[in-house]
Amino acid sequence: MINLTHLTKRFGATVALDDVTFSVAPGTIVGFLGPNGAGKSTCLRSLVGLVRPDSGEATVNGMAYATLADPAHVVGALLSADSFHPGRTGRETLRLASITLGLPASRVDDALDEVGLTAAEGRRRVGTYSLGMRQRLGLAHALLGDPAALVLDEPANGLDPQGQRWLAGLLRSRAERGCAVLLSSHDLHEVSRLADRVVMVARGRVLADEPITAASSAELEEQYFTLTSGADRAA
Ligand SMILES: Nc1ncnc2c1ncn2[C@@H]1O[C@H](COP(=O)(O)OP(=O)(O)OP(=O)(O)O)[C@@H](O)[C@H]1O
Repeated sequence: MINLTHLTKRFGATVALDDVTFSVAPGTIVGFLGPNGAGKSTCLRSLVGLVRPDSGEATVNGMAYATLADPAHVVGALLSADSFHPGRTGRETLRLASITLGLPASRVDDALDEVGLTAAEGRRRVGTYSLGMRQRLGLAHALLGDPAALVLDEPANGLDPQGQRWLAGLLRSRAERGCAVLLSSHDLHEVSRLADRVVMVARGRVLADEPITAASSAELEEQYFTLTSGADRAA
């Protein structure tokens, strides 16, 4: 279970998060929508200890990231596909992470397999990867510990339509196995197709938190523009 409770964060004069509260139950996919600078990444980063909130809490399974004894089994994150060293191969990248996280080497092949990177692709340097391949590697990294929760910042970015369909299947199967999935996106159609719930934010505040039904899916775009109108880009 992912919980954000009265989360507030300022960067100097900028209020990035203003009393944000919502949760992601096990077995559900929540789409996190909002204009540029709305505070989505700050929320996601607070869940993996990269942002320290001024007040409030960001927890997974009731614990703040820094207090988790075995974080890789609790939460996996994809925050940027560009964070891997370009000179290492995909396989080396995952192997290093698996050692750091105390995971068996076999998880590397499992994770590469799950994200559809072949053995030959795993032997290539990350610097030669396409954006879609880097996204897949980032997902493999997030999945290494077979975590109870996934926190994904625009995971479909750079994936072609086949890749997007594949990602939807992967996240759905993870959710069916009980994973709580929180993913930010700028693609309203992707979120309406993929998510069980949607949380909309603008200027650091939650504007909507509701289930996606067949009816609400058709109206998502209109609702988004209505709710976020006036909340001009803050970034
Ligand atoms: N480290 C930082 N230092 C200063 N300001 C920051 C920092 N991180 C985020 N901000 C500011 O906090 C606000 C929220 O940013 P955030 O990246 O969380 O938004 P976002 O919804 O993820 O945007 P995008 O859709 O463009 O990725 C923005 O005004 C941003 O400029």
